[in-house]
Amino acid sequence: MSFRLQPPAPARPNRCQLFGPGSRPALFEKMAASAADVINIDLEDSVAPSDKESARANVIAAISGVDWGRKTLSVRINGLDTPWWYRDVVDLLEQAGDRLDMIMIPKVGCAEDLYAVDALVTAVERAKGRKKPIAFEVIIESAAGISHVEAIAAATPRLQAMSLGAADFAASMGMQTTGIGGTQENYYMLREGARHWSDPWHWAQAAIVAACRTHGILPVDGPFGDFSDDEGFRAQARRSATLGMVGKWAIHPKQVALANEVFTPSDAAVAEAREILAAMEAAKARGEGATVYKGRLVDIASIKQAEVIVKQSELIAG
Ligand SMILES: CC(=O)SCCNC(=O)CCNC(=O)[C@H](O)C(C)(C)COP(=O)(O)OP(=O)(O)OC[C@H]1O[C@@H](n2cnc3c(N)ncnc32)[C@H](O)[C@@H]1OP(=O)(O)O
Ligand SMILES: O=CC(=O)O
Ligand SMILES: [Mg+2]
Repeated sequence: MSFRLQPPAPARPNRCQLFGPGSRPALFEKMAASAADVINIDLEDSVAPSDKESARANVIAAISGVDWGRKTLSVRINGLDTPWWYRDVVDLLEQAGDRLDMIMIPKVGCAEDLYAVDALVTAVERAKGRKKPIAFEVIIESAAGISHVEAIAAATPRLQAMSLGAADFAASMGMQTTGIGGTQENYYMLREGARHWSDPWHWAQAAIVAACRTHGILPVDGPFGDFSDDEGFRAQARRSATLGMVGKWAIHPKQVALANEVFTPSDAAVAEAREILAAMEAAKARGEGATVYKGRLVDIASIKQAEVIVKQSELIAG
């Protein structure tokens, strides 16, 4: 371990981020009533260019007009390659009120993208005397974004979360698929005539988790497009959770319960983690740094592993 300790990520539940288009205000109350920890109202790719202005107005009205409870409330602005993003930022910051917690910046390609948005946000906050600083979350969904992921993670203290956006990422990388996340039919190894499917998202996810953990940011898995495939969603989410991601997007309400299920440590996992902590307390009392639990080694590193699970469960329990 470096002498610089790993900073903790924001201590808030982020198991599921439910998305809905800003152009469908009829969905807002339903989103607010859902069991998602984070709400993402979209101004970007689920909103047609002709609806950008009206969607922005809908969202600004809904931020103070809808009871969002204790959810983290985030709005996805348009990308920096569009004519809409600066007006999204200025109008949201000037008109939306303090209930807005975060803005999500899509298609971030380098740290300077965040510097630019931070400069604009900071100026509006100062001009308006805004009390609560707006947090940022970003989507890594381009070749440039994944190439510069560590610098992006370090770019601004406003940054709280980083998601992998499988759809735009696949397009930017030139991947031969129209599937959004999950198993890709042609990504397999062949052994003795049998196909074994591998995970094309794994390396990008691992890079995101490492960048996030280095800088105290929440790593999140993005969309799984086939909302008819619950088992496919679960399998993708379980891989993400195992890699260290804290949650996953829902692009349909039926995915919320699936994400909450996977990213909430099970009672059995929490009980085992507590038993490991107790076993290590007993070992410490005996002057030992390592001991045997259920026939396997546990040592001081096992305390940190067990604490990850116990802390996750305590955070969710509130
Ligand atoms: C690649 C990316 O960028 S992903 C992020 C951007 N994309 C998005 O935000 C898309 C979010 N999802 C949606 O827009 C919609 O869920 C769609 C288009 C996928 C499907 O919409 P629908 O055809 O209306 O879905 P469906 O008929 O199955 O809806 C079932 C119920 O859930 C509601 N519902 C649908 N989507 C949502 C949502 N995102 N949030 C809350 N409730 C919703 C419907 O209103 C309906 O409610 P009802 O039973 O009271 O009538
Ligand atoms: O924005 C999300 C994506 O998958 O693209
Ligand atoms: Mg995208």
